[in-house]
Amino acid sequence: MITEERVRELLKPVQDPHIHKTFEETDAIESVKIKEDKGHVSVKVALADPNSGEQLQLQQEIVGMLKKEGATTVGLRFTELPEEKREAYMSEANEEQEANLIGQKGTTFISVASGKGGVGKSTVTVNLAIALERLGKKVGIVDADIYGFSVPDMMGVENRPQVRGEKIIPVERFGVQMISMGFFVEDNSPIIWRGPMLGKMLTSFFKEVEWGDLDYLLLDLPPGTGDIALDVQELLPSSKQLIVSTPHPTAAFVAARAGQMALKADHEILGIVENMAYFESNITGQKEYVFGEGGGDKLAEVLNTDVLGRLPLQQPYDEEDTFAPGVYQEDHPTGKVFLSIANQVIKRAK
Ligand SMILES: Nc1ncnc2c1ncn2[C@@H]1O[C@H](COP(=O)(O)OP(=O)(O)OP(=O)(O)O)[C@@H](O)[C@H]1O
Repeated sequence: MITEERVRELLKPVQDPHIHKTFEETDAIESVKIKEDKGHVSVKVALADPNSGEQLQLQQEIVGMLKKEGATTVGLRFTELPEEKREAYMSEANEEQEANLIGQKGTTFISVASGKGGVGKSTVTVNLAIALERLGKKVGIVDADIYGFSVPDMMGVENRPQVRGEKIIPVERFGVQMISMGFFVEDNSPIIWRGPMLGKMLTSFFKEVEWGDLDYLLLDLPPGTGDIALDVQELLPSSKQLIVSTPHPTAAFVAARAGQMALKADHEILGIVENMAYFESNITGQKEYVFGEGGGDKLAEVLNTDVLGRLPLQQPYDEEDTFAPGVYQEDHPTGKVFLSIANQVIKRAK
């Protein structure tokens, strides 16, 4: 008949399905009891999540192993690992999963969100990415704004990504790697995005795109606080999030909801960027607060963070000031604000 030692030995390499650690590593076997006369073995195992679908498969695996070694019947009970241990293993497993997503550790995910559309989220994503690159960082952008796909246009990108073997090669512009959902949509035709399809597309952006060694991967999120925005927030790896808003108090109020949604989906708020904060007259140099004032500060207060920069209303974009339709030169006043935001992001996103 099988002995207690043999049961413990046999179960050592079995993996906890949620944290990818062996029973030996987590010290999962809580007790083993053998009734020799009846050939009955009962085992108590502690798991990170004992109430999941994977449990059934694990149960079959363990019962099979023990019966093969001579047990007539097997009683198996799953309990939960102690809270502290569980949380430590879970967060380790999450970190590993995220690192694996783009094949390396050390990449910081920065998502850019807004409560409303058209407030300048893509402008901020693109210019912040380029400012980080100007500061010597290796940067990528995922344009996940499924309503807009404006990043390629803004960066003046006309070519499409190449495919090499199983991998997609991102498009490079101004030293920044970029991939857009728009590259994979035929003729700008409308698509009904649902959870599974969104998830598949986003996952392939992390797994199948040859990003190389990135310091930062910026994610341009869909605007708003509706289902799609929430889906994307939840499907993303946990990130540091910038919220873009205009200074109008109502816009800031809506942006606060986007911030709350981000916190719920396990993202950390990095700061606020106030766009179209003021208009500066070329003639008098005077500032006019055409969209109101104070929205960014209020938003920062509600989300317990800071305003990292205020961008003026620029109308129209002057070709001398910008390389591509939406990219500011380094010495342009707005280009300088982006450098300052990038410096703060580097400090905060450690
Ligand atoms: N500070 C600014 N001054 C003038 N125009 C701006 C400013 N910021 C953004 N814009 C213009 O406003 C429009 C919307 O900007 P952008 O696409 O960056 O916003 P968005 O929030 O990403 O929009 P969407 O919700 O469509 O994704 C663009 O045409 C952009 O060039």
